[in-house]
Amino acid sequence: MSGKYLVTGGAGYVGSVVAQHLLEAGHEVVVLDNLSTGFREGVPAGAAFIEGDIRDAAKWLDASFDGVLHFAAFSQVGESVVKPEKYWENNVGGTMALLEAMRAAGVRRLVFSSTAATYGEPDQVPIVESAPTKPTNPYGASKLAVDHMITGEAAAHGLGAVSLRYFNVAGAYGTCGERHDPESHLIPLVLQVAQGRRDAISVFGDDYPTPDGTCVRDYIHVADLAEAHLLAVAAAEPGEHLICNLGNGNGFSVREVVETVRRVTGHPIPEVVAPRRGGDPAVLVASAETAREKLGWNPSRADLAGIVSDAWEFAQRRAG
Ligand SMILES: NC(=O)c1ccc[n+]([C@@H]2O[C@H](COP(=O)([O-])OP(=O)(O)OC[C@H]3O[C@@H](n4cnc5c(N)ncnc54)[C@H](O)[C@@H]3O)[C@@H](O)[C@H]2O)c1
Ligand SMILES: O=c1ccn([C@@H]2O[C@H](COP(=O)(O)OP(=O)(O)O[C@H]3O[C@H](CO)[C@H](O)[C@H](O)[C@H]3O)[C@@H](O)[C@H]2O)c(=O)[nH]1
Repeated sequence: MSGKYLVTGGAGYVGSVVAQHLLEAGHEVVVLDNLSTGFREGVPAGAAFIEGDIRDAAKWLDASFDGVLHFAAFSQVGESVVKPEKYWENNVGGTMALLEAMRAAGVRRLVFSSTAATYGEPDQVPIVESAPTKPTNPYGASKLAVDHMITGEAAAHGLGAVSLRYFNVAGAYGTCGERHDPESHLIPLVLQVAQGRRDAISVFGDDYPTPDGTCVRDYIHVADLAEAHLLAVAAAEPGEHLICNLGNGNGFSVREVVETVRRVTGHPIPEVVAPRRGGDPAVLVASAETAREKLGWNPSRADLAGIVSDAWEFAQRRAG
């Protein structure tokens, strides 16, 4: 059944891809984004656009909405370590205002972009949702605080919510792709080296307790992630807060990612070893069994070379 959804942060990377999937599934989409890190032209054609802040969501939310997909946040791990207040204010303060607006308007379904960063340095991999949550940076702590807020909102006020804990999102979908400015994520940065826009990729630390000494992450294609959001919106049950990890269960080191980019693009990628980046856990790999079981999610784009190839095509199109 088609519905009407508010997509906060829909001018950003993940939000724009999910908005596009919602439109393709026949839903009505209203994007609310203050363009702090997103781009007006990133909003998919066919979505209505409000340039505004989630703190003012009450101005636009009303009972005509079937639900909210909430992507709007700051999300740079390194920045959050040096400017934690920015993360508490926007991610936690902003979401508190959004939840109040939803409550007042009687909008009862929420899908929230949580993160693997809520777990911190895991005791065991793959990480299951019942693992201890000990974030190693303020970004992860702010997202964990929101997850707690949502649990309370569901229990006390009947919200039906799903938090999706993404691992490392990558790849592109149609005209929507990763475009942070300045870029801070590994794959688009390595692609910038391939394009000659950077001289080398800095490898942040090669003395981690991993096979090649560099950090290991679980890269998930943004289109697989988007499909999980559509399933989550349908699965949200009043009074319940479901938390699901989204990843492929495969870990790739920073060096393996760089090597994959070399193979996919055919360009040599010079590497420079740099100091560790504050707040980085050594290994983050997901168990996504809950998403498979409870949402019926079945990701189909797990191949790292395929993920990099889609990201490369998007980067080349933008550069051209
Ligand atoms: N990209 C990843 O690997 C990753 C991994 C885990 C979780 N996440 C989460 O997914 C979400 C989307 O990430 P992304 O990579 O697309 O980031 P992004 O920066 O591209 O998108 C975030 C969007 O939110 C908007 N925004 C921020 N604060 C706002 C506010 N107060 N009011 C209105 N709009 C606001 C920005 O302008 C931007 O368009 C974030 O919540 C992030 O924490 C991302
Ligand atoms: O120039 C760079 C950039 C990154 N890295 C390394 O590459 C890995 C991936 O870094 P990203 O910045 O691409 O991604 P993060 O793992 O820091 O964070 C992402 O994934 C996390 C969970 O895995 C959270 O979900 C978070 O929201 C999301 O941004 C990290 O070990 C990082 O230190 C480098 O070596 N050089």
